[in-house]
Amino acid sequence: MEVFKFGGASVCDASGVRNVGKVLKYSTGKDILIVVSAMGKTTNAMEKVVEEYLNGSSYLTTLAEIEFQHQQIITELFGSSSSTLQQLKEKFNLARVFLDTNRSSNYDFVYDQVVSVGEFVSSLILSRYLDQVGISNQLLDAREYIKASSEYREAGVDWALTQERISQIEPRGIYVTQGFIGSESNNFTVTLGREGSDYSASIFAYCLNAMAVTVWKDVPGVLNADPRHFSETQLMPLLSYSDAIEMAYFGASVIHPKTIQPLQQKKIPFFVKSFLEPQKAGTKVQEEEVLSPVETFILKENQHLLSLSSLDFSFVTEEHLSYIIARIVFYKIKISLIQNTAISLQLCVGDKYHNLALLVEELKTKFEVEVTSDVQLFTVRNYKASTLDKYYSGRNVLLEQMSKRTLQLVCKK
Ligand SMILES: Nc1ncnc2c1ncn2[C@@H]1O[C@H](COP(=O)(O)OP(=O)(O)O)[C@@H](O)[C@H]1O
Ligand SMILES: N[C@@H](CC(=O)OP(=O)(O)O)C(=O)O
Repeated sequence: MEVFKFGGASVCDASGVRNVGKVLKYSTGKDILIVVSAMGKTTNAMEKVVEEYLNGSSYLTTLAEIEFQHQQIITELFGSSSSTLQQLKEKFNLARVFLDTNRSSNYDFVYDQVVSVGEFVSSLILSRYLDQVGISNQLLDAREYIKASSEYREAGVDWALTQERISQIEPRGIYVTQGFIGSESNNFTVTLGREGSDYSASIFAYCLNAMAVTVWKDVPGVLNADPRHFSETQLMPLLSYSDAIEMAYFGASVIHPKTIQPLQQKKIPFFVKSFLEPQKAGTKVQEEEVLSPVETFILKENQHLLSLSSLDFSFVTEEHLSYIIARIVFYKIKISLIQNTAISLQLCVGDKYHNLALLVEELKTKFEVEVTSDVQLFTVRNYKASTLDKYYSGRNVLLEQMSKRTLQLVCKK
């Protein structure tokens, strides 16, 4: 089997859904499990529903707007008397009933039960559309296959149970399932972290021993820089797993950071291709190292620079470091760069869960703490020592770090 993943950008409207049919025509005869994300920016819109619900404002209007957008796509694809409209209504009604009867104020739990509707309706629409164009397929509920911990919004995969479930899938034909979601031991829905559908594709591929995974994107493949921020970019036709995992870790959002590891374990080739030019080769990520590595630029936005120093000019010791790291882990803050001197520690961090203020308050009881927010981490892989100046030019650099292959600059925007 092969695994294909179509993200929100590829199925943002009716023509996007039709295009998936066209992409599949290049793979006629293959057995494929398709993982699909919510359409366009649906997940952001569903997040708004959760916010409104939990802060007591009227969420029903926002939910109805999201339902209406999907109704329009269904009507465009199948006509106004399609039975898919009824199925759509049922999915949204389930969300309404949940919100109406729910008594939990646990944000993360409510989030996962509600936001996942986006993936349920996109997979329903895609599956029905493929049927309509003669690509017969089976729609699977990913929650029956991906079993995970109950850490809502960032659930950890239970690999043994997931393997057992996915092994039951007959490796023949075409399947459509949801990215981003799974279920915990009580069968409540969990999500695997924002942009987690690439990771879902990788989980299915690992457990199916798939021959390959292809993620279909709005770019020709992995480029040496994000085209949203850099004007001259270059396609990287071949990448090693280690290059890809480093790029994803440093912030190249074209690949979700958790995607590569399971594939590397089973040496499953990973392709990033354009859903607009499906005939083109795109990027292949493989085991073998790639010679003549290209200069690569990666920007990680929404970072914070934490500068800690001892209150009494004493050393920042290993005991201090272990305490600080433990508190960072507790608050689910992600470190993207770390640097220390005898009496200070600098950390560039991401604060997805908005816990930084709590951490800083705690650390201030033991250290002097300075926070600079709204910084970006600029990483250059395979930098050229002869042209270092150009990387610094126009940047307000607060902290720098250099290894043999990688230059990193924390910059104030
Ligand atoms: N090095 C890179 N190469 C290609 N695209 C990149 C890179 N870094 C960031 N991107 C961004 O990744 C986007 C595609 O990934 P993503 O938005 O996650 O797709 P989807 O959600 O549809 O799966 C591109 O539109 C591009 O702006
Ligand atoms: N819909 C989810 C999961 C996902 O991976 O989406 P996308 O493939 O569009 O990045 C999100 O937006 O986070």
